[in-house]
Amino acid sequence: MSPAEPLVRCTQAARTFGQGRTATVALSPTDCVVLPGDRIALVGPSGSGKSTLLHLMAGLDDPTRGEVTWPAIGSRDDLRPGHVAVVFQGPTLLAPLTVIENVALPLILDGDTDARARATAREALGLLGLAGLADKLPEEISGGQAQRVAVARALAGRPALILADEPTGQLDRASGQVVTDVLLQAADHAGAALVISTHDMSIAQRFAVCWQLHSGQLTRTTADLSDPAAASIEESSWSR
Ligand SMILES: Nc1ncnc2c1ncn2[C@@H]1O[C@H](COP(=O)(O)OP(=O)(O)OP(=O)(O)O)[C@@H](O)[C@H]1O
Repeated sequence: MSPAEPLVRCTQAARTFGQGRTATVALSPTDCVVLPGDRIALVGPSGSGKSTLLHLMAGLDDPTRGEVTWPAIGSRDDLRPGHVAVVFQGPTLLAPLTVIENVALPLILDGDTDARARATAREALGLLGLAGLADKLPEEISGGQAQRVAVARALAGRPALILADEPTGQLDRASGQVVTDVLLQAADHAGAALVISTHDMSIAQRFAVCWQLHSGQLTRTTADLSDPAAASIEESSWSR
């Protein structure tokens, strides 16, 4: 993987759901890149296209126009847990599996031996202060802990890019800040780029760069979001 190249690049990437008069333009043609080490908050009202953009960048969905590429990684078929990891909103742990089995599963599916996957999973849980939960079932831990386990699962593969889709959406404000702390620290530790979508401006403010979506239109700001008047839109740097 070449560190100098973008991890993901959207080139006039657009996504429409449905056809004809009932079609919904979820994302208008969008140019953006994520570079190694980037810290990006993706904000916008409900239905503005945040999940759509993240799913395209994760290779979970295809654009209906334009293209999404992963120049530093390869083709979409090359995407592995060690490249791009996705953290979703809400409960995503598999109920019959213990915490450590949940974290180890993507590694095993990617070809790791059970023993190696467990060792890596234990390390990831330890990093997030969750070692004590390893043998618990998802029903035995809190929502905030489950979200941190989901972060551990995403990070266990040492991804170059973490895409987190409203990972704090179902948490109270304090737990949301803790999960954000964990994501930022874990991204630092792994040397990963992090893109997080959120409705919470107190979370968005902690990121160096903010992408704003309105009705599928992306703009990029870097100013202090607590002062909307000071927000500067840097159209010229969209495609970097
Ligand atoms: N599978 C789908 N089929 C039809 N329409 C969809 C589908 N997925 C998303 N949409 C529509 O696309 C638009 C963007 O949705 P998206 O989920 O990307 O928004 P969002 O900003 O992530 O919203 P939220 O903050 O509520 O999660 C919305 O109008 C939504 O209804």
